[in-house]
Amino acid sequence: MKQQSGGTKINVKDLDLFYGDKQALYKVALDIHEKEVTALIGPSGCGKSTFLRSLNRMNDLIDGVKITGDIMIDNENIYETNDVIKLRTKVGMVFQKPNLFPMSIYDNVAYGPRMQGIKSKKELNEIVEESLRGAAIWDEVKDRLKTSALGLSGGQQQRVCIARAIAMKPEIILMDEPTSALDPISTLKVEELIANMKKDYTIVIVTHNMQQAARVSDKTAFFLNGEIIEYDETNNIFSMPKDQRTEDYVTGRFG
Ligand SMILES: Nc1ncnc2c1ncn2[C@@H]1O[C@H](COP(=O)(O)OP(=O)(O)OP(=O)(O)O)[C@@H](O)[C@H]1O
Repeated sequence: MKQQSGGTKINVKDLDLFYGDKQALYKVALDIHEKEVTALIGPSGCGKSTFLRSLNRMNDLIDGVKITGDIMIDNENIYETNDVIKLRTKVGMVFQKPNLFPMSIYDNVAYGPRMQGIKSKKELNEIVEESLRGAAIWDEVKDRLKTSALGLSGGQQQRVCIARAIAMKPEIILMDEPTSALDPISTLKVEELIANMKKDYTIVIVTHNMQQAARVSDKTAFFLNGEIIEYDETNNIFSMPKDQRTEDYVTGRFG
């Protein structure tokens, strides 16, 4: 059941995460609100990606990872479900570098729905068009859907990656530095897209780019050494942070 906009979508409590003996997250607690963009910022190695990957259990794929604490999505503990495929359908992901398959644009976007068993050409056509429109790339690719996706520019490829995520009909989309490999114009396009997407999705984005966090997000969490130091409305984090360490980071004194 979908919750009201602004309600808690993801509730994290007491999250500790270890890679072998090395602890990467310490008692992380966070409420992520539905249909908002939440940015995760902080210096390199502070645990942002680790935290992001915990939200759809991508860390399960890494040997020696131990996780304690609770992550509830729509009031269900995601570490208590056996259906990780369903979880990853609900919680999609877009990576730092576009990672399209060496196949056509159409086949890239139709890949997930086909894996889910959708065979009807009409239905697949609809999903592909809807997803590419949702990722603001339809007009640029509609006449070349059957050509290789790898022939697109990096910025176009990243929007096709977003379309591929949308095609799975997720409720939450995790983005790990989605524009770090893009030029400024493509970055702006992806940022506009993110701002538009939040009417339909709950978005969590890791970014090193402070202006980007300020431009696209509603809430911002500042991570340092595996802990959340401060979490608030993005405006407050950037204009009147409560913690000196947040202020030092957002004003560029370290990181
Ligand atoms: N697969 C792994 N195995 C062991 N240690 C890891 C692994 N992935 C991350 N770490 C360690 O966990 C800590 C947090 O890393 P993480 O990648 O989450 O930080 P980050 O804030 O996302 O950094 P960056 O901004 O550089 O991407 C770091 O000390 C890192 O070396």
